[in-house]
Amino acid sequence: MAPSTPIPVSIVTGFLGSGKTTLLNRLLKDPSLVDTAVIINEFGDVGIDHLLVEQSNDGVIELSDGCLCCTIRGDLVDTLADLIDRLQTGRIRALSRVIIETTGLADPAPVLQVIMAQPVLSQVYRLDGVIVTVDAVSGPATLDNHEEAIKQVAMADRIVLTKTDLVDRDSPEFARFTTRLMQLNPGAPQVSAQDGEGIKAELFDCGLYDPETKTADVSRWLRDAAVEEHHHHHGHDVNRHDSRIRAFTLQHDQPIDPGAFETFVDLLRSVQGERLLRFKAIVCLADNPDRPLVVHGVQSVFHPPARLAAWPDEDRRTRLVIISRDIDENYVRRLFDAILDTPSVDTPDREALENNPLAVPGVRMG
Ligand SMILES: Nc1nc2c(ncn2[C@@H]2O[C@H](COP(=O)(O)OP(=O)(O)OP(=O)(O)O)[C@@H](O)[C@H]2O)c(=O)[nH]1
Repeated sequence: MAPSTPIPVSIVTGFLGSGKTTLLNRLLKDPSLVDTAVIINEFGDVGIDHLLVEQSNDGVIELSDGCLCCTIRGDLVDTLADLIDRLQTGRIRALSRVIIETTGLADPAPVLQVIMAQPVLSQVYRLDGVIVTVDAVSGPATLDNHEEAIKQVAMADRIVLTKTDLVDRDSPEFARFTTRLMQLNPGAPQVSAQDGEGIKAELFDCGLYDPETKTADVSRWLRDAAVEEHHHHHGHDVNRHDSRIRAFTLQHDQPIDPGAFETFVDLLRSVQGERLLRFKAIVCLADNPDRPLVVHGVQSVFHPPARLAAWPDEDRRTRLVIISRDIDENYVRRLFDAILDTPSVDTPDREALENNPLAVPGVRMG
């Protein structure tokens, strides 16, 4: 039998040496995280404090043979399934949360996809959020030199600045760095690892489900207001890698035909595939406008769409947040307009699109 409420899974990502393990060790001292299982991938060293491993005994699982998210992807699935098995057979007392620490060079996307799209796992677990650690000292250079570090930042729901004790937080360099992070990911709040007690509340429960109220907290999850506010704030001197990343929102006031929306999502994922870093949406569909559809995808893998029981507040607009790499935002906007049959210059209508999806100007092949 599955647990009655899905178990939240947080993914901690961040470049080599950026402070993932240090952050985890601090977080896990919080008494409310006692029934947390940590899935960690370390070569050799035990990264998590020894004390903690002893305390939690069965609750901490370390994988030690290969990269968590690529070479041993099957093992992550097995490990998550095994945790549930242990819970059900009483070999672990409780399981209130899972934290997966990825290796520093890892692409977080496959890990997210495991949680979202493995049919069995996606019923038992829910993705809470992706937390990325960025080093305030070497972070700027890391972003300049490593595109995977940029991708980790762009995909995150929360950004943790580490080693802020080693920099002057009032300096222009620090301000430039935090601005750069905001431009890469305007929807992700930034917190400093130095900020102490409050940090846990900032980092967890950023998923759609609010355990306090047992309802959906759409604006906390979608963060569309923040993305909208900072849209187009890329400075002139942005690094060319940074400029590949775009975060933007789409909105629509009227209920949308379910088939049209499906076509839109299908086209986006099939044509843009891995360039679609995150896709989050709450959608008012014409067949049942009172029960919004929630859609969440990472690259071409999407969580099975779910209907909320009701809209959480008066705002019943369809809202989408897209974080993309190398996708022309205007292409997506034109596609959305075409699908909704909103007239727009030089854009084929929906029927034409369904016959020939490549008819949208600006589409890139390959
Ligand atoms: N001064 C300071 N040092 C820190 C902070 N966070 C981490 N460190 C140090 O930075 C080094 C790397 O930290 P880790 O937590 O091991 O980083 P990691 O991301 O887990 O490293 P990998 O697993 O190797 O990718 C360690 O020596 C930490 O003590 C911080 O906030 N301030």
